[in-house]
Amino acid sequence: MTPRPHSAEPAPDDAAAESPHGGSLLPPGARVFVAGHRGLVGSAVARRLAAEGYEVLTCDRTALDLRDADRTRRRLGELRPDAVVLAAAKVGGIMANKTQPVPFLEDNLRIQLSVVAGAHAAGVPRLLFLGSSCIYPKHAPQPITEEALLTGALEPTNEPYALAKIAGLTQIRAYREQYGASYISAMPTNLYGPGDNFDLETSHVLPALVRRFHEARRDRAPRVVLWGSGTPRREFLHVDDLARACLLLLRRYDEATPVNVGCGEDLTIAALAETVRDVVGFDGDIGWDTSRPDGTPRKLLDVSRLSKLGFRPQIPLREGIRATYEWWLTSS
Ligand SMILES: NC(=O)C1=CN([C@@H]2O[C@H](COP(=O)(O)OP(=O)(O)OC[C@H]3O[C@@H](n4cnc5c(N)ncnc54)[C@H](OP(=O)(O)O)[C@@H]3O)[C@@H](O)[C@H]2O)C=CC1
Ligand SMILES: C[C@H]1O[C@H](OP(=O)(O)OP(=O)(O)OC[C@H]2O[C@@H](n3cnc4c(=O)[nH]c(N)nc43)[C@H](O)[C@@H]2O)[C@@H](O)[C@@H](O)C1=O
Repeated sequence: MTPRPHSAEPAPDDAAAESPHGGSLLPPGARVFVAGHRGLVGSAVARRLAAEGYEVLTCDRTALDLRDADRTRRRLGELRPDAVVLAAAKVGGIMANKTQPVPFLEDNLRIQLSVVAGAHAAGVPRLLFLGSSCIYPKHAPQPITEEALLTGALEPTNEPYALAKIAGLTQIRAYREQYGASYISAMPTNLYGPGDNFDLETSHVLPALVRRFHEARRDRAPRVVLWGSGTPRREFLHVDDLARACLLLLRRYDEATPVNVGCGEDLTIAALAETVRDVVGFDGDIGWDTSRPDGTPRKLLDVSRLSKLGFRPQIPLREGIRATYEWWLTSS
């Protein structure tokens, strides 16, 4: 993998777009409701918003289940935020998707229907919906452009989740067309960072590898067995880079087309495993359990649309993995 030069400093466009309160679509000091504020994405977006002087509004899941449309609508009517970031969802890795198709479909549909309709009923002028790169066809030409949507069969292991996400971006488009709502969608690639899920059965691959290699080193195990063949390719973006992209989109983007969010480079799961093994310091062997699914062979996003808005990723993968490992060690 030839590392793409990550801008050490934000590019001029980035600086203009990302300078605090730059842009007119998210006014200075705006009050932003972050749905899913305790999650990987929601917590990163909340951190970034606060750092740039916005007021972050949240509601714990114990106080408000966002699948409850009536209570969600009432709460948003009480809060009347200037914007909503919809980062609440039923989320998980390939095995969670494969073994829990019902909540991956139903919970995500319910949350999306509640929050988007509730925001509109409350007169919220701005909303950003987080979809996922899994919305694209299993064998879409790479890198995948936003135009590839619905041009082919989906990856079976996460079809319920993907269809829920496609319904979400369709809902956003419908509110734009029927009501002129300034609501937008982002389609992030695989994400990682502080606040990730490290449960070995339900997590995504990167945190799972960090934990597996850490525990193998701790236990002096001779070998770590990973899932699948190791040949699929994945793109990984640190969640703090995603949060910067979310603010850029909230400030500068107002079109129906979803915007891909990624770093523009991918690697095999085997190469990722070598990197994580090295960062964690495990010196044993790596094996592969091909009874576990590989999933989509590749899903590298075309990020031209986002790049034109001035976004540049800033956290290189190896550095991001090391920082995530250190975060997990201090938080677990
Ligand atoms: N992680 C990734 O690699 C990627 C994620 N995305 C998208 O980003 C968004 C956030 O994902 P991520 O942060 O990783 O997921 P997490 O699981 O880390 O966070 C999801 C959040 O949603 C909350 N939530 C779930 N169900 C409900 C509910 N019924 N009512 C209220 N809150 C609820 C959770 O609350 P609690 O913690 O209390 O359970 C949690 O805070 C999702 O839309 C996902 O599809 C897109 C591409 C890649
Ligand atoms: C973000 C994205 O995330 C999911 O799609 P995914 O990227 O396929 O999921 P994943 O991160 O779990 O796996 C990536 C690859 O990694 C291999 N792999 C090896 N060893 C482990 C392992 O120990 N755990 C996991 N989870 N995977 C492993 C695994 O076999 C597969 O080949 C969906 O939610 C999808 O809907 C979505 O949006």
